[in-house]
Amino acid sequence: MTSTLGIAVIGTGRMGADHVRRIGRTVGGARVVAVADPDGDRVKEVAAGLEGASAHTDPAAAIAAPGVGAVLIASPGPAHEEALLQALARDLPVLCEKPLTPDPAGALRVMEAEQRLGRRRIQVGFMRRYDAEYARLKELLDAGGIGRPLFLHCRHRNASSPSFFTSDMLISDSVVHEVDAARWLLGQEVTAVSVLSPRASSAAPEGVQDPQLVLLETAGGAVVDVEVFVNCGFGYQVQCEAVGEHGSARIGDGQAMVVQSAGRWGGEIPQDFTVRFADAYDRQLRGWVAAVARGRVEGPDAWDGYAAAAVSAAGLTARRTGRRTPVDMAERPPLYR
Ligand SMILES: NC(=O)c1ccc[n+]([C@@H]2O[C@H](COP(=O)([O-])OP(=O)(O)OC[C@H]3O[C@@H](n4cnc5c(N)ncnc54)[C@H](O)[C@@H]3O)[C@@H](O)[C@H]2O)c1
Ligand SMILES: O[C@H]1[C@H](O)[C@@H](O)[C@H](O)[C@@H](O)[C@H]1O
Repeated sequence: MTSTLGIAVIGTGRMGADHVRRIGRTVGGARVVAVADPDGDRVKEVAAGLEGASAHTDPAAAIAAPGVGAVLIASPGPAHEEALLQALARDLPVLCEKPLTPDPAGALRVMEAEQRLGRRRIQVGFMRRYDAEYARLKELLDAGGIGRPLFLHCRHRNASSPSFFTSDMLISDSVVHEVDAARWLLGQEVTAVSVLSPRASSAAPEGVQDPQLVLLETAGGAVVDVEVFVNCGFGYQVQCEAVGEHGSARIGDGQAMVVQSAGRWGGEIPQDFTVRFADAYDRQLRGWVAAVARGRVEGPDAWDGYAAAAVSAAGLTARRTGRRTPVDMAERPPLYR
């Protein structure tokens, strides 16, 4: 007989509430048994839609609630470390939204705690790895379909940024996706970062440097450029073109349906990530639940989270100093090889 996995969801904002809906509707074998958010009204509202789930303002209480067999962390990045350490202290499997932690020091502490358990417990929510278009691009590159990759040209645009978004978060919260995608697609670590900042868009909130152009150099000699523009106004766009020695391949044009009518042609641009990456979030969650049922945790690991945080840290220095900044990366522990 298979048992249902009881999940505690920590943070019930945009992403946490979306994951709660997803677990209820599209993921079999699991249910939410506890939710936590310091915003008491919000957490009660989310719990009200769930049968038998307890609502907490203290994440530790939700993690310790009866029936919890796994933890999904969707609080803001700076709160991840504390919740991760609490989940690890109970030896629970975790799906932690990106970034694992915004800073490499926090990620190292989390990896140390996981290594003490001697087995993987953490999956990081780098959901692009579960997107069908990214998966096809990865397959093509792995098969040598366009030869040795030379460039990835990436665009990461959000219609608008939340009120709490800072200039640093364009790198540590947004470009962190491209950092992980580049490491995964190319199978190479990022070794140095440069950042160029054009005059800020007049749509950017006061004091926020938006957009930015982030350049990543990799150990295998590829160069990745990322335009990050989180107040572009027109929609959510995540594009990636790989250029290799024998060809190029591009994803993210979103041209599933092109309508021709009244002398014009065109399509739709999704307005946010919950639409563009809906299938990827589903596959990510289903994969996590299925692996946990087999006693395993798979997918992007804490090392991937750490590596992304180390690259983000170099990116923040590069932006502040205007200088190309080498990435300072620890040695990869055996658990993550
Ligand atoms: N994978 C993706 O595409 C994607 C998309 C959006 C957000 N995210 C990530 O999800 C996380 C949440 O982002 P969001 O957009 O939902 O933010 P949000 O602000 O909408 O929600 C965050 C929630 O966490 C709560 N919170 C604050 N401190 C907390 C703490 N210590 N413990 C528990 N809850 C706490 C807040 O009250 C809020 O309800 C972030 O890590 C973000 O980077 C990922
Ligand atoms: O937290 C969100 C999320 O990770 C989105 O996928 C990304 O496009 C946004 O820029 C970021 O702020």
